[in-house]
Amino acid sequence: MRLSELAEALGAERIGEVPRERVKEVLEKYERLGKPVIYKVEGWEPEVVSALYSSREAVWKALNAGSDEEAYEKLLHYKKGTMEIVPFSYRKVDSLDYLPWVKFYPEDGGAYHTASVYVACLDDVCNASYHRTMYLGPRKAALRMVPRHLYKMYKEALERGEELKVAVVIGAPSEVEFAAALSLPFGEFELEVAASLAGSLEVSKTPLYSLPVPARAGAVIEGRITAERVDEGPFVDLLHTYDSVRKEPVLEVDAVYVGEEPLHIILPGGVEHQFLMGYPKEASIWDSVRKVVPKVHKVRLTRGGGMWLHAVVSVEKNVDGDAKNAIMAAFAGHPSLKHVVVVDPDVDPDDPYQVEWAIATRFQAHEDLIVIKNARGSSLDPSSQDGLTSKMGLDATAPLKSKDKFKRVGNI
Ligand SMILES: C/C(=C\C(=O)O)CCOP(=O)(O)O
Ligand SMILES: [Mn+2]
Repeated sequence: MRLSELAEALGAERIGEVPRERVKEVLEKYERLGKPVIYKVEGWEPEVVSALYSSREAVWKALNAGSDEEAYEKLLHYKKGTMEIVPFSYRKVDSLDYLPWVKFYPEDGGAYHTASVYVACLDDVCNASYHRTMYLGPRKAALRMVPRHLYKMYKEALERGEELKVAVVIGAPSEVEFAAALSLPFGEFELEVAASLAGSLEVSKTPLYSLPVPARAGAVIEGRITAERVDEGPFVDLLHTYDSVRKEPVLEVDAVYVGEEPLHIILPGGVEHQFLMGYPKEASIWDSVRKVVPKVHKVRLTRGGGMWLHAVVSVEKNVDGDAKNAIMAAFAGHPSLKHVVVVDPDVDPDDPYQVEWAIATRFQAHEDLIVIKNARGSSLDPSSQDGLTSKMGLDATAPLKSKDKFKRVGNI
């Protein structure tokens, strides 16, 4: 769905101009309200939308689904959809300076674009993935590149003595934004998955490098990722800590275009950021756990864990050992997961009090705790050491044979 269309369907509020230094505060407000906001950053022409995916219902709408199960199924069992090639209809502008760049937190390394989806093709493989983009000048930016698909293509290009040509899309249709957040196998093109989520997707080839991009987005930047590396960061990530400064590659910009759609700015560490990154992982945990227990009721990656490190899963058991298997399956479903609590169906993972109550009344550390030392941790976790972490699973389910003793009475 085009972002303007989605924003309207979600009852977006249009608020006029926002001074650059107030953007963070405004985005926080609209995320709290759970409602998209359309605005201009004072001094810049393009319209911006934010707080789009700030509720579970908004995520369903973005994925054309009516429930978590339906949305999870869509993300898990995509087919390659049809990409309909249409002429490139964006308007060329002078430079990156046409776009508003926002510095969100005082110690951020610079002003950023956060919803920037990089499309690259090398040989017959195309890829689309998120990389935050830090402004360096009218024709120069830096991007954070974790060692995944784009990095693999970049390394390959450099080994051939080439730079990696990319098209950076800001304000892409919602299905593209979610598809770009998936961890697909290398070689599967996220735009084809987006086409499947959407039914079909209009795609245009960029003028300079003929890279496939959604036909309707806020902006498209054509450029090359070069061998030059610069300091990128600090930058507040999903966990609301400053991600460290790293030497990251430079994007040399060759052309900037704008479309009819608004740009998208995602508040770092905000609800929208957490949903975009975390929701596909909920789907993956759900899929993994449902293979080892009779029924998974709910999977929730929780807010305090950045929708990345902490999960609560409610399950039905056949035998008591099922909950321990559910813990292992949850870790398999999301390799960055650090702590997981498994609860019975009468405990709502959306209610932190109920979850705590289950730990208080149904959990004994000497027999219900699983600790795994020195596993691969999330690069975002400042407490992990050399990328290694301890993982912990809590079986907070009641023993099957003595249900009555563990019945919750009244409201917590
Ligand atoms: C979700 C990530 C970054 C962000 O959105 O801030 C990437 C973290 O990846 P790990 O595999 O957990 O290191
Ligand atoms: Mn990929």
